[in-house]
Amino acid sequence: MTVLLTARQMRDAEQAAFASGAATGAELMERAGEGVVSALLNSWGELAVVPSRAIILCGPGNNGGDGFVIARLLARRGWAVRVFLLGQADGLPPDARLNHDRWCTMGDVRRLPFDTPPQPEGPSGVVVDALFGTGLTRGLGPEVAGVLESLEAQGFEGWYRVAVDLPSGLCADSGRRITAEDGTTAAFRADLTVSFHAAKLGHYLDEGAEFCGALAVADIGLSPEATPELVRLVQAPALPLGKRGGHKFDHGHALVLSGGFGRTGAARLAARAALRVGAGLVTLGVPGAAQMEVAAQITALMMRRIEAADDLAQMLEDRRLNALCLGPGLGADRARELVPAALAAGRATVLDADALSAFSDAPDALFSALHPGCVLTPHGGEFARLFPDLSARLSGPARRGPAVSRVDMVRAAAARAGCTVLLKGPDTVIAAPDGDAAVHAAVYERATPWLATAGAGDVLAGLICGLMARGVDPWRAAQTATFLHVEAARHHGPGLIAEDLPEALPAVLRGLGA
Ligand SMILES: NC(=O)C1=CN([C@@H]2O[C@H](COP(=O)(O)OP(=O)(O)OC[C@H]3O[C@@H](n4cnc5c(N)ncnc54)[C@H](O)[C@@H]3O)[C@@H](O)[C@H]2O)[C@@H](O)CC1
Ligand SMILES: Nc1ncnc2c1ncn2[C@@H]1O[C@H](COP(=O)(O)OP(=O)(O)O)[C@@H](O)[C@H]1O
Ligand SMILES: [K+]
Repeated sequence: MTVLLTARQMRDAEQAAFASGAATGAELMERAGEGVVSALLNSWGELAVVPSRAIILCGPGNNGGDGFVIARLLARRGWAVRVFLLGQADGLPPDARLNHDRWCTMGDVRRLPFDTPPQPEGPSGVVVDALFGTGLTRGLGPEVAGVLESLEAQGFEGWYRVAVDLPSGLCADSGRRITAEDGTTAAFRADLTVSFHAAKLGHYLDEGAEFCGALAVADIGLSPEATPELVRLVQAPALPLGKRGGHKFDHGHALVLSGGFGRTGAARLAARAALRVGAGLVTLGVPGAAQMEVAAQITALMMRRIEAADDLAQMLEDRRLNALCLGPGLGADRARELVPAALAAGRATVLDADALSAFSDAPDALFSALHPGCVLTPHGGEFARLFPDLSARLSGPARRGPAVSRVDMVRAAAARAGCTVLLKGPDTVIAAPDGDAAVHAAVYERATPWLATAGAGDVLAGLICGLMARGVDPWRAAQTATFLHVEAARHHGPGLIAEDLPEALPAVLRGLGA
């Protein structure tokens, strides 16, 4: 299991190592510096062959201490290294001071802000940001912002930018830039970020990946900590996705409620995804006026007329209908009519799109009807309509580090709703009412910007519904569906439209051994 840590959890892991005698601070700092050097040599092979140049910006804490280790290790490899320190050596914490003093036997330390900004002095090299890491408590003030700006102004064409642990200015817990007192939000923009022990939430959430560039995590010999608050990074599903015999009814029967005439496409997309992901049967619940339209478009999918809440309640007397999806293209009036009847039936239920927005005037009425078998799949706008107070905490400036994160807010939303909540985006966050949380990141090597296409969300809702029809619980269904959704987008590649996603699933499932 890959976990994402907060700054506090990282400090706890470090303290546990000190307390058990497993490592000292100086040993961890040495390994951190070694980790950065080997990651940058691995990333850019030419730097491993011929000694190059480095400009290293060290901050007033232990992130700066890592910078002094890196300076020493690169200088030993024959690199030309220039080191700059923000603040006074006297103010450095003990391990950073030790490494400062060791570096001072090999080279000098100039002060920050620059008296004169350094010139590239060569066609290639590395600028290392060791200003702030997990200890960032406030935004980069004009002094540090000015340092970053003057480096940018020099161009440094052909040079690589490496952030130690985190790009300075970025919050470890939220991936948001911290806003300074003057309202600015400066941050180092890296090509490579090298973190230690485990990735932090901020590497994946919000603006994190954009500022980190690429991400490497160096092992510094800390043991994994198992605490209940840990957030996992969603990876390939552990559950068996293949069908192992049985009748079609053994694989569940999903019901997707469609909107009216001219608005049935979204529900058809969701239904097709539910069928492709392995639900035994999938039926579309369609109002009379749209039946001709739907009938002309479907083959393996089935259709039943559902006009009003009574029709739905009657249909759900058939216990074999075990998973529902409401929202895609449903329309607000139809959502207000059908959602209460659907929730009263107590089936595994996905609520998306209109099934969420229709309750923006009375979210509490929706929350009181939800049950643990439900999954809500809002995008940012729908989340703001149902949870305006939580959304506002994310949209305002983050003035202190660590800042409130999408994980904090989705956890709060899941607790309020009493069911699984999945907030969509390149950094999808999934939380369960008991506080479990997971991040699914379509960033770095799994980036799929072409998923930002109309109807992609409808397919995701259908995938969750189909998996729940197969008996997967809401928490695992939400994670597995999100993973399959992005894998389908990766398999297809650019040019993707929502219709392509269900069609890419067979290859994805085969690739996962289904
Ligand atoms: N926790 C661990 O297990 C390890 C930590 N290491 C390094 O230690 C770092 C954390 O060290 P620290 O806790 O000392 O924190 P940092 O070095 O990130 O920064 C803390 C210092 O910066 C000051 N500060 C914070 N925000 C500021 C701002 N906007 N402007 C000016 N000053 C600001 C603080 O007052 C404090 O003096 C990690 O990011 C990592 O690089 C590594 O050496 C390896 C092991
Ligand atoms: N830049 C992106 N990278 C990866 N996934 C994305 C990106 N933008 C959107 N997505 C995903 O695409 C889907 C879009 O859903 P949604 O916003 O509901 O759109 P729609 O209502 O048109 O279906 C979500 O699953 C979301 O996580
Ligand atoms: K840094």
